[in-house]
Amino acid sequence: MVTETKERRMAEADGTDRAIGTRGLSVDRATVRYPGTDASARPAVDGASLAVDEREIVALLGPSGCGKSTLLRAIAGLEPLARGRIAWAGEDLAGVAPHRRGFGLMFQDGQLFGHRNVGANVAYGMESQRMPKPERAARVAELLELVGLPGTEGRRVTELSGGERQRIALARSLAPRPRLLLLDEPLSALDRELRTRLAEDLARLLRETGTTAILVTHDPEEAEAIADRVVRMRDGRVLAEGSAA
Ligand SMILES: Nc1ncnc2c1ncn2[C@@H]1O[C@H](COP(=O)(O)OP(=O)(O)OP(=O)(O)O)[C@@H](O)[C@H]1O
Repeated sequence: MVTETKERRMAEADGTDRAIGTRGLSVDRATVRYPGTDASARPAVDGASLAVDEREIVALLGPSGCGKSTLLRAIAGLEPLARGRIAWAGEDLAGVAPHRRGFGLMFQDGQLFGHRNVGANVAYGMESQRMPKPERAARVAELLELVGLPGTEGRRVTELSGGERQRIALARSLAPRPRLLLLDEPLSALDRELRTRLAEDLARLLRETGTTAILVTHDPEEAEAIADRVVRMRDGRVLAEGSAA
């Protein structure tokens, strides 16, 4: 289709230009190919370009299998690039280990630690930051308040509902003050009603905390409810960009 080709060309030019910036995240023509896949097949991420400004919330929207999660994992440092460049504030992140990037991650199923109580789960990301214990406890309390579950430090995570678990997972990922929060379908496991409510809370929380974030979703309503800008992906590439409104 003529319009699609034109749209793609414009989006790519746009992405490439924006990626030169020295603030926030820039992904410049990134390609990720999973080991063992046919060399002649299209890579999971195929020359994707994307720029996210500081404090901006961007939704990555697209059909199943288009490469959203893979791009997010590459940004986190969990998948190596075959080609291209990912940088934060102009600094190339190639060779920077995932835990040294200062990025937070949150997944669909929360992945809470079953053997830790709520407080210890929220404290987890701060343990490597050598924060004094009282300060850490205060930060845990602050985060639990923020996600609407104050005073639940001592509760077992196995006793939480699905929605409560995702709130705790969000508190845990926000606690170390990540410079970029990567959210992979954080609400997909929840039922419709709860998802709508949590989407509103998530949008408010990210703004209140001034968090820069990328949200992966296949739900256009969720993307618009949470993000400042919606970026579409297809066949491993970033397509047109536009404001959520
Ligand atoms: N570990 C893996 N090894 C090989 N191929 C993979 C692996 N993970 C994903 N893929 C393939 O890479 C492509 C992109 O997958 P990815 O999970 O990034 O897409 P997605 O847009 O996040 O999809 P979904 O919305 O279904 O999660 C798909 O073709 C998928 O089959």
